[in-house]
Formats: sequence, C-alpha cells, structure tokens
Amino acid sequence: MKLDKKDLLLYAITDRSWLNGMTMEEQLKEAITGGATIVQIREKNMNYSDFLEEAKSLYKICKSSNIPFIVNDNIDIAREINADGIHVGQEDMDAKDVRAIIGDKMILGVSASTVEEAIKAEKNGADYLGVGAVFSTSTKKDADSVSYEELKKICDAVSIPVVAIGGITYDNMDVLKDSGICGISVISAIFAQNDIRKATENLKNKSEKLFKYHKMPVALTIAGSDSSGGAGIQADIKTMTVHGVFAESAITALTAQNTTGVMSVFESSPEFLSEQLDSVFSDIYPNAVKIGMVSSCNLIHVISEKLREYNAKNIVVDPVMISTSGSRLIEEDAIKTLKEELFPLASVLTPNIPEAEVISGIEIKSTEDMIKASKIIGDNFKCAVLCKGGHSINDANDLLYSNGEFRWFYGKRIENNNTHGTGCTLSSAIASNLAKGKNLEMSVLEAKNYISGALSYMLDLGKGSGPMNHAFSVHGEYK
Ligand SMILES: Nc1ncnc2c1ncn2[C@@H]1O[C@H](COP(=O)(O)OP(=O)(O)OP(=O)(O)O)[C@@H](O)[C@H]1O
Ligand SMILES: Cc1ncc(CO)c(N)n1
Ligand SMILES: [Mg+2]
Repeated sequence: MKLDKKDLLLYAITDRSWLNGMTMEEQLKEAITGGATIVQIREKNMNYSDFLEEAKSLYKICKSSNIPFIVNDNIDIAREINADGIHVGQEDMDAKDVRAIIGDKMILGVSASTVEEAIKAEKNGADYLGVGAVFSTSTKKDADSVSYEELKKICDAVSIPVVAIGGITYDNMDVLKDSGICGISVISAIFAQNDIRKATENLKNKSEKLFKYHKMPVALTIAGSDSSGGAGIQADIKTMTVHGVFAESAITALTAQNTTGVMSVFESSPEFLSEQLDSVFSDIYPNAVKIGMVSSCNLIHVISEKLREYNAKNIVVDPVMISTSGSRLIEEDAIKTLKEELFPLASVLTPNIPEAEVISGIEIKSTEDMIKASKIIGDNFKCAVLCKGGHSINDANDLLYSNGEFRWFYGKRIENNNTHGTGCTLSSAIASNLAKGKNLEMSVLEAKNYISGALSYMLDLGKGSGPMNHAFSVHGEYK
C-alpha cells in the first residue's frame, strides 16, 4: 500500500489503559466513524497470540473502512497479518533492516526527535516520520521532547511526510500549524475521551483547517527555453518536479530548437530578465538556483547583481556553451564575463569536457587531464567543480573537486545516442537535491543515479539526438 500525505491527517494509536468498559474493537469503530485517517495498534505488554488475535480483529475493522493499519514495533505480527505497515522507534530495530525484511510494499514509519535521526530514517527507507514528543505526554514519560523549532527543521530537512506526536490535545494543537507537519498522532486525545466519536470528529475538523496547506522545497532555473522540451527550462522544470521540488523559472532566451539543432534564438532583454528575477525572489524565495544558458554579457551582469542582492544560496552554474547538436549557445566575449561574475558565486560549476577545456585553458585527453582541469577551475574561482565525463570515450564518470578533495562518481556508459539535455538535467537534479537540504556529495550522487535512470529508459523521439524520459520513475506503467 502506498501512503498518501492526507492519510496522516489524524493518526489514532490504540492504548488498552483507557478501555473504560468498552472493547478495543468498539473504541476503534467510534474513532473511525469520527474520522481517524490511519490507525496503529500499540501493545507493549501482551503475549504473541493475544497480540495476533487483537491485530487481526482491528485490521479487519480498518480494512472495511479503507483505513491504513500499522503495527507498532512487532514486525512478526505485521508480516503474519500482512498489515499495511509497521512503525519502529529509535530503540527498536534499525529502519534499514526493517525495510530489508518487509520489502517495498509495506509502509514503514519511524520515530525521530532530531534532524539527524529524521534524515537517516528517510535515507533508510522510511515512508513517514512520527516526530515528538512535541508536548509533555502521560503515555510515554521517557520520550525526548522536541521543540517547535526542531520540528520545523525536521519537516524542512526531509521530503517524506511528518506527523507530530506526544501530548497533543484539541486545545494545544493550534501552535503546530506552520511547522510543516501533515497531521497529528494521538492516543489519549481520542481513546481517553468519554465520547470518542465526538472527540475524534473535533480533532479531525481542526486538523483539516490547520494542516491542509503544505510547504515544499523550491528551486529556480535561470536558463533558456528549448521548444523541443528536452533541454533548457523545460528539462529543468520536469527534473525539479519529479524530485518533489517546486520549480520557478526566469527565462534568458527563447530558442527555436529540436533534436537536430537550434534554428534561432530570441534573447530576453536585460530589463525583462531583471523583472523576472525580482518577481521570483521577492515572493517565493528559492532554496537553490540553477543557471543554464546565458548568452550575453548584459544578461550575466543582471543575474550576478540579482543573486547578490537577494543573497541566493546553493547556486549551480552549468556553463552551457554548445548544445548536444553542436550549436553555439553563448557569445565569445560572454565567456569572460561568465568567469568573472558568475563562477565566483557558484556553489558548484558543472562543465562538460569541452567546456572544462575552454575554462581551464588545457586540453583534456585523459582522466589525469580531468583532474588537472578541475583543480585549475576550482582553485581559480573558489567553487566546487563537477567535470562531467559524458564526452569521454569509454565511460561516463564525473569528477567532483570540492574543498581541495577529489571524488569520482562512476557511471556505466549507456549505449543511447539520445542525450539531448543531459547536462541541463543533471545540474537541475543537483539543484533539486541541494534545495532539499542534501549536501553537495549526496546531491551529485543522487543526481547521477537519476540521469542514468532517465537515459536507461531508452526513449527514442525525434530525428536527431533525442531527449530522455525525465519522468521514468513516475510513469513506470508506460515502461
Ligand atoms: N551515454 C551515457 N551513459 C551514461 N551517462 C551519460 C551518458 N552521456 C552522458 N552521461 C552523463 O550525463 C551527465 C551529463 O554529462 P554530459 O557530459 O553529457 O553533459 P553536457 O555535455 O553538458 O550535456 P548537454 O549536451 O545537455 O549540454 C553526466 O553525469 C554524464 O556522465
Ligand atoms: C535552451 C537550451 N539550454 C541548454 C542546452 C544545452 O543542451 C540546450 N540545448 N538548449
Ligand atoms: Mg551542457
């Protein structure tokens, strides 16, 4: 079962200590009728066979209402009844091991109370996080407390949905509104109430009002439009979108282009580019910026001025010079301005081999030359450099030079001539990952995996070097 963000709006966790004359089944039915959106069975002191019986019976109730049913801690029970998911805490099994046992289909929830734990859980395959205790709680006295600021940081740092937990009541939940959570998880606010149905209804109504808005990381692309959709702005927007990042754009030029070449270029005026950048930065501030085709000096002036004015972060500069099809995309004198004004602002520069030759001034014929050129460029402009090996003969290995260190990112060369827009796509994938808060190495590693996946799809469109399938991971059913 795939978890939807909306499923986490009101997460009910069972607790026998509040049974109060009713059976667990009766209580659960009331909570579901009241509007609980997901249910977890949590039994701390029950023998296996009783736990199993109860799990079976509660699962049946959830199933008939189409509500995801999660088992706390006990992976054997979860597997035996084929529950929708399992939830583990930091003291329980490692999330990675749990994921290995349950496979891809079962939902995995992980408890976290710090940014580090949250990031690790996401990396280990968690589908959602339970973060708390956000208030002091009577149910779990040893729980670590999580401040509002930490909760917010966690929500910003991960792309999986987060549900808050710990001491949440109808009266105190309002303060969690803008933290970025998708919903709340409660025990006593439902099961310790006299009228469980009414209490759940009230929580649900308030949750719907408080948590219906969602934030997401934002990336801006400053680049040229490719009418054929495989490179430039279009590739950037597709890439950012499938990375779960909201894409904004400032267009430097329109190109009449297809897989066989660039027929003509219509450049944006510096004034108009400036207005686009003001519009973007003054409203939806991007967490990362990717810069692609910028053909003339005046446009470069505008970009560097605006990036400094708005203190832009995580700037990926793809020094686009010549398209895959061989057309020149930058004026000769603009290369000098690019070096002087944009490169020093970059967090990372992503030249291909011919571009690295122009920028470094040395010929690149071997991996040693790639190392030399990257060092010259990085030391000169005080930024990280990813020298892409797409143009080398035998492999597709990219070299990252950052903070004085080298790291190779190995890629098997895929026998696919349809490589239109690989550079644009890679730099946008890096920017997307940076926007999500990942570090540079991780951002490059994941971007490299993404581009290999997009190329491996073997999309074949157009008469020349065609585009890739940017959405290969989303539209698996068309494979
Ligand atoms: N045939 C291939 N198989 C595997 N990976 C490839 C292949 N071609 C390119 N890549 C990878 O794609 C990424 C983009 O590199 P490339 O050198 O093609 O950039 P580029 O020349 O700037 O692209 P563009 O033509 O869009 O400007 C790099 O990670 C590179 O290793
Ligand atoms: C608009 C645009 N930007 C970048 C490239 C580089 O591939 C391209 N072909 N077109
Ligand atoms: Mg390129």
